[in-house]
Parts: sequence; structure tokens; C-alpha cells
Amino acid sequence: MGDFSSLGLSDWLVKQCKQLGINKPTPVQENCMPAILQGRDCMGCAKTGSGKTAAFVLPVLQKLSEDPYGIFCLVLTPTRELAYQIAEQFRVLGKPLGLKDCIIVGGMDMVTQALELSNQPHVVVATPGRLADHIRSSNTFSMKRIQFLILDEADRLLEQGCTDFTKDLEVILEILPAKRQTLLFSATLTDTLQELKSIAMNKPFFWESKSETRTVEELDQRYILTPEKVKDAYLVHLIQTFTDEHDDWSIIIFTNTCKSCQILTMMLREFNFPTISLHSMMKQKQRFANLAKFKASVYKILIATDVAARGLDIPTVQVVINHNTPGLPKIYIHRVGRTARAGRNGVSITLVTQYDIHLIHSIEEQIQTKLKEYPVVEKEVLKILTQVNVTRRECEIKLESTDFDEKREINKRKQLILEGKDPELEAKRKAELEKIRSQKKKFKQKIQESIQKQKQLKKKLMKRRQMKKKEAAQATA
Ligand SMILES: Nc1ncnc2c1ncn2[C@@H]1O[C@H](COP(=O)(O)OP(=O)(O)OP(=O)(O)O)[C@@H](O)[C@H]1O
Repeated sequence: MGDFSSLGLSDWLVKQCKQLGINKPTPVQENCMPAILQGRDCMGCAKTGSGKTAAFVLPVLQKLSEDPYGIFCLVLTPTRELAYQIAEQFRVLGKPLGLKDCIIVGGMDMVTQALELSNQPHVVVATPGRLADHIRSSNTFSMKRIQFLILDEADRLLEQGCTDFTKDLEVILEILPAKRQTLLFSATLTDTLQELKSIAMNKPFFWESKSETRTVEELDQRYILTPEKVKDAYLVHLIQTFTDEHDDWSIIIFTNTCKSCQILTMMLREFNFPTISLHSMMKQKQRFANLAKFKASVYKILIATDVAARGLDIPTVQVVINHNTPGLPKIYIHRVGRTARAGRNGVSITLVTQYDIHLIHSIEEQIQTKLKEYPVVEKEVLKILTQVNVTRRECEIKLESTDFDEKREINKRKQLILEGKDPELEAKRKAELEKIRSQKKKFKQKIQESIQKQKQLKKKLMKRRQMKKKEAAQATA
């Protein structure tokens, strides 16, 4: 493996890397950086925690130092926290250049952001929604001269998940020059390869780490099969064991909804675990503050929705617990990738109910690794079962007495308005859809019942026929 100088980086950048403990290029850096420095578009697909960020930050800084102006580079990323993390890497590595960066994400003051954009920063790191809002509402900045467009977690930006970025991306792409370098990175690029190729049009250099598995070897991947009702008792038991055995470990627990995130946080706090949460229903300032406290190990346990599944780089995280089994292998890969980063060891434990076993099978098939059962002394779990379930119920009641559900409804309505939809009309449409769905369900049930009846009838007829045959045989005998 070569060093950074042999890849074409200037001495000042190599020195900056050394100061951060980045001495030798990782494979994704070694392979993608020369192509980027040659001016090619690039798509890099490498495992979580393998240094993809520096693989694009370093060549951009190199090129920027040769011809510094603003706005030189635009980075798009799906989450606000990730935008701050990427901007920080630019800032630290680009310090000798006096790099000016600007972060454009939702939940923060738009006027301040507009002002910063008009100051021609070298690098803009943004989430698509907020940047598109700025483009629609002001003409105080120009991106006509940008040299680099980078899509970090590119597959997420292009897929149509619960947050659909495609419309915002269209708005952004329209104001960018056609002549630019486009760089796309993710640990899971392959599913959206075709769409991605239409963004990086100039025969992009494509590099994918060659490996049979899609998760890192240093990650010990486990599961616990549990009935739904015992899940929380397992969770409390696991955390108790980890915190008893290790002083300096941090744990991220992923769950599927904001409400579940809130309830689990309240519940674990009742058990005196230093817990903090991160989900999209929190105010942005609170989200940043909570993440900062977790990073600084003030709180050892972070309970998060998938808003924290991608990209976050927190070296102290030794354990990832999936409180629910992710419905998509891709989400699993990113979630468990929050530990075992940059060559460190880590453990992931997925709580699996009998209804989720098929999900585990498709995860195993995708990652080409079999999850191993995590050994637990069941007796110990059963000892705390009642106490845990009572505590959870108490937390649920407490949460119901707050305006959490109401806030969620208001947020949904706000989102619809932002998307240019009429909340009343949407509610009607939803109700109609629900009606059609329930009619379909009833229809399906009826069909199934009649199939069942027919089967039973057939069985009866068969039996009768067999009886008759028997009787006839007995009579002839
Ligand atoms: N060449 C290197 N040598 C040692 N450490 C490195 C090197 N390059 C990057 N790192 C460190 O590795 C860690 C993970 O890097 P990074 O966050 O870029 O991973 P990633 O590939 O983007 O992961 P994800 O897919 O989860 O976003 C960071 O803390 C980074 O500073």
C-alpha cells in the first residue's frame, strides 16, 4: 500500500492527515483518490467506517488549494448531524487553507444561513431540503462555478424512502454547472447504481471493495430470539451486563419510531442508565446537544431512530443493539456499522421476535454472514420481566399525558404543507385509502374462508368416498 504523497497529495495535506492519525490510505482512499485528482467522476462503495469521507475531502482540498474560490464544492447528505460531521472534517483537514465552510440544514435559522451562503464559502455541506428552500427563495448566492458535487450516502439521497429527496435534488441539480466533477459514496451503492450513473454522467470511475461479506470482520454479529413481551427485559439485562463489565463503552440502541425512542429512553432512565435520545421529532438544537453529550461520553447510551443509522462516526461505540429487526438489509448494514469502525472491534445484537425470522434470513443472505446467537442466562431475564414491563407501562402512561402524539400530528401536517399538499385533503385521501384497504382485507378474508370451506368439504367427501369403498370391499369379502 502506498502513502498519501504517492497518491498525489501535497505535503501540507499529508501533514494534516498525520496530525489526525491518518497515516496510510485505506483501500477506498487509495483507489478513488487518484481518479478524483485526475478530474474523473467517481463512485466509491466501501464498507462502513472505511474512511470514505477523507477519500473525497482530501482530493477536494488538494484541488481547492490550487485554485481557491467560493463556492467550490457542494456536499449533499441525508441527515443534519452528518452534514456537521462532514463539515468538521473539511474544517480540520483544510485549516492551513483558512477554509470557509457553510452548513445548510433544516431546523436552523434560514436568515443566518442565507447570509453565510452569500459570503461565498469554499465548501457548502447541506441536506437537500433546506438547500432547495434557499434556491427557491433567494438569489443571493450562485453555484454556477462549483467544481465538485458530492453525494454522501448517495443511495439514500436517491431512494424514495420516508423522506423523499428526489424533488429537492432536481431543484439543486438545475442550478449546478454541467461541467463539474460528481462524486458518489456509500457503503450500499449497488441497489441504486443505475439512478446514480445518471447523475455522474461522465463515465464515472467505479470502485467497490472486493469482499464476500458486506459488513466488517471486526464486527461480532449476534441475535437474541425473544417473544415481543420479553424484549425490553432482554434489553435491560443486556445493558446491565455491559455496564457492569465495561467502564468506557458506549451503546447505540436503534428502534423504529420516535415514540418508541422516547419510551425506551424514559424506561432506561427509570433504571438509572445514563440514556439520551435522538429522533426527528426533537428540536434540532436538542438533537445536536444530545449527540454532543453522547460523543463526549456524558451519556453512555443513545437511543435513536434511523436518523442516526448512517455515517455517524463515534469511535467509543462498542455495541449496537437493534431493538427492532430492520426491515431492509441495507438499513441493518448501516445501523451495525456505527460500531467496529476504522479497524476497531464491536458487537451488534439484534432482538428478533418469531415474526421477524424471515427478515434475519434476508439480512444474512445480503451480508453473506450468519448471525450467531448471543448467549443469555434466561433465568436472569425472567427475574426482571415483571418489573421491566410495569416500568414500561408507567412510561407509556406518562408519555400519553404529554402532548407527544399531538406534536407528531402537527409535525405531519407541517410536513405536508411544506410539500405543497393540503393536510385536509390528504387526511381524506388517507381515510379513503384506509377504507379501500379494509374492504380488500375483508374480501381477502371472505375468499380465504370460502377456500377453507371448500377444502373441508373436499375432505368430507373424500372421507365419505373412502368409507363407501371400505364398506363395498367388506361386502364383497
Ligand atoms: N487512512 C486512515 N487511517 C486511519 N483512520 C482513518 C483513515 N481514514 C479515515 N480514518 C478514520 O476512520 C473513521 C471512519 O471514517 P469515515 O467516517 O469516513 O467512514 P465511512 O467509510 O464514511 O463510514 P460510513 O459508511 O459509516 O459513513 C474516521 O474516524 C476517520 O477519521
